Amino acid sequence: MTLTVYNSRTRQLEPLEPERDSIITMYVCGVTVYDFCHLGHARTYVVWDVVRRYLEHLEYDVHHVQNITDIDDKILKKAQAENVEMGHITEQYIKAYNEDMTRLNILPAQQYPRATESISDMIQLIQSLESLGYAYAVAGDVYYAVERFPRYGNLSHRNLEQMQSGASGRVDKEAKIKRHPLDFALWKSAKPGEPAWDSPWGPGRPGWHIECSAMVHKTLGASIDIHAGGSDLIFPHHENEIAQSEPITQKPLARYWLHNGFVTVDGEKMSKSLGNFRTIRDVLNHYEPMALRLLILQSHYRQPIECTPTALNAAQSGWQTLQQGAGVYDLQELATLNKTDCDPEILAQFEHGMDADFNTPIALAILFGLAKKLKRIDHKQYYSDKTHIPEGSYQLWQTFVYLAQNVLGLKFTPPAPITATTIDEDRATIQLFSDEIQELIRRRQQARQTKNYREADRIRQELTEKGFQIIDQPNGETLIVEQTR
Ligand SMILES: Nc1ncnc2c1ncn2[C@@H]1O[C@H](COP(=O)(O)OP(=O)(O)OP(=O)(O)O)[C@@H](O)[C@H]1O
Ligand SMILES: [Zn+2]
Repeated sequence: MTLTVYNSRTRQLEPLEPERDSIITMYVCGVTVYDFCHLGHARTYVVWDVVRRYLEHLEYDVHHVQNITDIDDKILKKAQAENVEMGHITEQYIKAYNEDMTRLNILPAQQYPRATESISDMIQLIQSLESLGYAYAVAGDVYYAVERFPRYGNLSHRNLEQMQSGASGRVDKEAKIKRHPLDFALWKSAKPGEPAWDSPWGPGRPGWHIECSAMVHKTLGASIDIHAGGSDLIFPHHENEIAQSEPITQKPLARYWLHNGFVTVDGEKMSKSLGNFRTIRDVLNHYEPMALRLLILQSHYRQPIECTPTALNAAQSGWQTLQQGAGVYDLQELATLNKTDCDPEILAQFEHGMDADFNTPIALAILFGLAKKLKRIDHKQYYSDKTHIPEGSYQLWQTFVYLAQNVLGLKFTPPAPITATTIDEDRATIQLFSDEIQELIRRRQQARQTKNYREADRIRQELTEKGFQIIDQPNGETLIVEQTR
């Protein structure tokens, strides 16, 4: 089976056929940096991360670019409210964005172009549109003339009349100067005190939509394979991007337009402006990052999801099941896993699911099936003596860990090890454990000192049953690993 994707432009599932055989160019619309990211952003970027990982699993070389909108009305408003420079706000929230994404194990894009660093590209594009008659300047502002572009509305499957009647009730401050109510700003003249850049139309700043058209061209070229983002971007943002690019390049801006569904709250889009949001960092104070990632991937990316406490709790326990299946103690071994290590039949089932427009719920159902089998293996024994995993199960384990971790980005972590040297020398460490465990550790240490290895082994077994793995290291130290799951 070949990979099929749902293209918003045709509203159909289509086989993904990139322009070049082995390369896929992919542009994802990035965040406007004026606040902490919420669960809607987490969903969007986890979804496109899995798409990228799966394409890489299929051995495409993915050129992934994601912009940063660091000039915008909302940013300016926040900077004014806090009486700081705009750059102060943007740097703060870019840093926060990166921290959140790292915790969610999202692979960084190859490039993060910033709007403020691409102003000259935008000016050039606006000039080209103006010279071809697609744009007009009015007193320092420049607008796009939607009536000039007959395909305007093709992506969102609406025509100008429908859109106009939908918009007719709106009071539009710019209505008097615009030739058509749906014309949108490419360049906005500067208001006093606002950051501004010189341009042929006087000092000002770019509109939001032109930013992505210019940055796609600049980083990936005139026509790309995949353009992605949340479904709120279909109209007007992506519609406008097409209108700004295609008259100039005479090529489709993107061959495939992919959009993810919303994180909703009582059926409404979670958003900063509605005030119904929960930040990623707040959620990660209570749940493991991979539980949130799992929750997102348990629904198909185009469906809406609600991240209720019940759903988050269920995901947390689902994540524990997967962790138990992996039984991870040796991170080094995980790093070397590869698709050639996988069981071919399970791999084929997994790919069959993912090939159907990235059906992660099917992929996860396969992984949960594997986790249930693998949970029965004594992973702790395996850690100290690799022969304990039976031949057949070892490949299941490799398949499971590779698909979960490398393709779905569900990163396994070993339980935090607590190192104790000797009981007497490092009482503070031992005191981290309950009295009962401290007593067992002490008795085992005494047994070893009197060379009563049988008794020492018996106590080790008792500790193992209580969830503590005892590893005597060659240098004489003892590593105590608490089994937290
Ligand atoms: N509730 C949500 N569910 C899914 N994706 C979302 C949600 N909210 C925003 N996104 C997506 O996050 C990406 C970054 O969006 P952006 O920073 O412009 O946020 P936004 O849409 O302005 O957020 P807000 O509506 O909260 O102000 C876009 O692709 C957008 O579609
Ligand atoms: Zn964009």
